[in-house]
Amino acid sequence: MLVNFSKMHGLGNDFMVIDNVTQNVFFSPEKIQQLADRNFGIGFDQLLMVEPPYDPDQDFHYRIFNADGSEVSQCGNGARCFARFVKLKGLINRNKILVSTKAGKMILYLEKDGQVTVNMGVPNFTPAEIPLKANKEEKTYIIRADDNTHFCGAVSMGNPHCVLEVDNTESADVETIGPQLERHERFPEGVNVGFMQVLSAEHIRLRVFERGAGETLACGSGACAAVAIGQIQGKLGKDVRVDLPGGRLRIRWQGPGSPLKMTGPAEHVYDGTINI
Ligand SMILES: N[C@H](CCC[C@H](N)C(=O)O)C(=O)O
Repeated sequence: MLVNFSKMHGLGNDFMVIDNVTQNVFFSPEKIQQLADRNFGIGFDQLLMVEPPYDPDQDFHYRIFNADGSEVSQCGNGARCFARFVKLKGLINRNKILVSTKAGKMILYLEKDGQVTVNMGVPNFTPAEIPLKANKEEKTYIIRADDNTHFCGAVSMGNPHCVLEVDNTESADVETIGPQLERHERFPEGVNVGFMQVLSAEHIRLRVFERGAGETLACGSGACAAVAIGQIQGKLGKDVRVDLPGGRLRIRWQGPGSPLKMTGPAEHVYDGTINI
């Protein structure tokens, strides 16, 4: 069976994107792992499957799978690439796109300058809904892993995030701490781990060790999580530039209870066809 796909990226966080509106494709977790392999497959951090809407008030539904084959509920960089993809492929001719994922509903805007703005919804700090095992909601949690003690904020952007503040993202021990926390027993569904260096109230550097994918060049929902956590910790303002290894995102958030907005690029690299 021939399957058409597009290869895309948001600041180097790369995706295989499949139109499952005009195609009808299903991949097992094992097949996704094989396709994600950068030597033996296409190579990507996540697979995005674009589907017809589940609700009549949405334009599309889209599903997100990590490179390890796990299905997840949110992908910020993926949302921007999804919006670019459906316009590029003529699946919609509007610049405002309504889409649902397992996490809920989002509104995406294709901007005139080529950037994409995503209304990521309201950050959720309730431990049980992150999910995080904790007696009560805190601005900072103490998490013991092996012989280390970590101080991190935690939030759901539709997917779980914890964020640690570091003096310098360059020297942060992402390779050790990332896996320690990714599958820590206090995060029953795993967690994406952010390492945030605060340069000013309007500017941070960030690296993210992603659940199910490892460190990526950028993590959109991770950037949103870092700004939301940084703001409630009193370290960040309402309009923040986030510099990730792959490039810059703009995150705006008016504070608890209000929706958070992310603006950044979405690039199409090539189209391909695979025989599965
Ligand atoms: N690894 C994430 C999904 C992809 C998120 C990231 N690529 C983004 O841009 O938000 C998770 O397991 O929740």
